[in-house]
Amino acid sequence: MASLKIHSLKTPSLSLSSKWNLRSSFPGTFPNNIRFSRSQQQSHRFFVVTAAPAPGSSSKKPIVPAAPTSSPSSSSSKKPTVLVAEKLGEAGLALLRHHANVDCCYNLSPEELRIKVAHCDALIVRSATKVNRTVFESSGGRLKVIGRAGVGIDNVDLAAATEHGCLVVNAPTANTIAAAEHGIALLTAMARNVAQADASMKSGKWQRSKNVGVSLVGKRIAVLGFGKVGSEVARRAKGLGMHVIAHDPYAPADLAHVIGVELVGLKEAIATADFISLHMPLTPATSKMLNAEAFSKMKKGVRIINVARGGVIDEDALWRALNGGIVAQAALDVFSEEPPSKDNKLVQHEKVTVTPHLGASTMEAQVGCSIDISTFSLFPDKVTKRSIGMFLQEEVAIEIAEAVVGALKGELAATAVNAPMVPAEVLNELKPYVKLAEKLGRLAVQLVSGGRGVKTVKVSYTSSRAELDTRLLRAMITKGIIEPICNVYVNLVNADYTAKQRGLRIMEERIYLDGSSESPLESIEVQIANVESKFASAKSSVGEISVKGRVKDGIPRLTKVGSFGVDVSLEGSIILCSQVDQPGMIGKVGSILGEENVNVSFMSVGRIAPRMHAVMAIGVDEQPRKESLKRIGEVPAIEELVFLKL
Ligand SMILES: NC(=O)C1=CN([C@@H]2O[C@H](COP(=O)(O)OP(=O)(O)OC[C@H]3O[C@@H](n4cnc5c(N)ncnc54)[C@H](O)[C@@H]3O)[C@@H](O)[C@H]2O)C=CC1
Ligand SMILES: O=C(O)C(=O)COP(=O)(O)O
Repeated sequence: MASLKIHSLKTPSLSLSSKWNLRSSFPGTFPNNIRFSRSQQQSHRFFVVTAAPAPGSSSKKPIVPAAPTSSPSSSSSKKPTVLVAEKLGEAGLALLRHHANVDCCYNLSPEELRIKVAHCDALIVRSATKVNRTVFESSGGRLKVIGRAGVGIDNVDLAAATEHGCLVVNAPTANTIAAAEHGIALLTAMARNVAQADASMKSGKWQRSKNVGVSLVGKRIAVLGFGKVGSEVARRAKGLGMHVIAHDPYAPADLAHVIGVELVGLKEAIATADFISLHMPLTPATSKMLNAEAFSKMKKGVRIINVARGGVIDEDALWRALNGGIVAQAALDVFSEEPPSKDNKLVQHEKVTVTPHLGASTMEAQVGCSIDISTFSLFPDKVTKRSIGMFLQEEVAIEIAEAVVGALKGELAATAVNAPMVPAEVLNELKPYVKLAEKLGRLAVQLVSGGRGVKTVKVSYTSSRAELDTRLLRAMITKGIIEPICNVYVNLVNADYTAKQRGLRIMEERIYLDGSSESPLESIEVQIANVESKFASAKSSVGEISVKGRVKDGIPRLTKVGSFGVDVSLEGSIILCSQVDQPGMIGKVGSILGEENVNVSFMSVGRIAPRMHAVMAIGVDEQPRKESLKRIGEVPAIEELVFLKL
């Protein structure tokens, strides 16, 4: 008989549940004029999953404390702490307070922020707070969610967040209209010298001829970045009688078509426009996109509006273009450094109209209101589902609080920036497979006893679906494999990064099945190559540890260990025994467990041929004592035995 080794590993669990309804969860919290329009009305809302460690898994920081029960006044010490570092609307704060200890602390210095984050589970910022690598390092692993109460996340170091397993969520829709309206406000104010005339009158002058403006009707405006804000600017510019063109390499042509905008290349956009309005994010690719070369190709007398980010313009080049007569005027809401210095030469330039990053700052965007679109006459025949969503303004504070609380509860976090986003309906369907994936990873790694370390994992997905998004599944297999062997917390955010860091290569393979594609997956198989196993029968014919499972009636099940077919539910814990197949084995093992007061939930025997080698999988509710397992191992036909905690 092979020597008996008993292995037991304590593991965290994955928690998933459906999205909660804010208003019904917190009756009376929100004024009736606040609508949760996106979550209730848009079928295409995206969610991501974050996983919560099980209570008591002390080696990993529990980022998701138990959700409050019925009473919001339950012990504050059990609540997570959310640091709100910039001003946030009251309704958002009220929502946060139901779930967290909320620490509103504005105008923190970088040093103060670093000290504070060590005591916080989540941090909410707007555009003024720089959430750089040192912030994550200072948090000591506690910070698990960054909420950006707005769109642009260029003030958050996403790579550092991902490396630290910190989910970044933003509020991508609530300030769209505000930003678009501010773009139009700057366009019209600049064209008619409103700011200059106002300043001149206030200094006691009456200068009419000096402030003659230009008309907009019939002029060509190039919208660079045809996303949420850009497309709303385009609609409004069309309403002003302008000829609108747009450049955006990733924009959907159908939206441009619906609005009546022509999508053109960058060269054409900047060479032919009378006005250029910027609406792209600040990324390495868009940084200083309007530089000296770009200005040199523009039409003489062009006017520039920037409500996006200061960094998309080379500000020195703009200053020279203004002085050289290429650019007639500029209207800037954003600057590469905010606030800019008092003597900033663009701020002081007489041809430049400036505002202090006011794009998102309307009562409606920040404090919230609802708009009755039946009174809205703008393009009534062309209002798309997307634009309806825009007009129903959800305030930024609610949008971000909802996302942060969701992420902290370990449920579904909306609007993740550094994790794969999966449509809600796809996620619902994948839930049991996500659980299966994690459990198979956890099982497989517990079967490893040595060798050259877990370096290569092959995952085979058998499915009859042509399209299968495996990112969630891969992340959960990675979680299942890494967490039992390393002291790290793995979630959807950092799974790929953590695997790479540890030299773990996950190779994925799709096996196409003919037949009905009703369920997304027929089975998942996880194989670990080049390792020794503490349970030799778990090795397949090619020498890899192999476990396979499927979902039946919504429950994940183990269907194969090595070459042996079994069928056990992946719940509780499992004892795997390899044995010589003979009568009475189930009874013998079952009665030992019964005598030891261990409840058996199921048993399944897989064998190659009658009376040959077989594998018995026994599901148990309680962890058996070492002595109980020893007694099973002493049954003469049992060759090896392993206890696996799921
Ligand atoms: N001034 C303010 O207070 C506010 C500023 N913003 C800024 O406005 C910008 C746009 O915001 P949203 O429309 O909500 O974002 P969005 O993500 O909906 O749209 C951005 C668009 O830019 C496009 N894009 C990316 N790279 C590009 C490139 N190289 N050339 C042309 N287009 C490119 C994308 O395809 C996308 O369609 C962001 O920079 C955001 O931070 C947003 C709200 C308020
Ligand atoms: O949402 C954005 O991208 C903005 O620029 C708005 O910034 P704010 O939240 O007003 O500091």
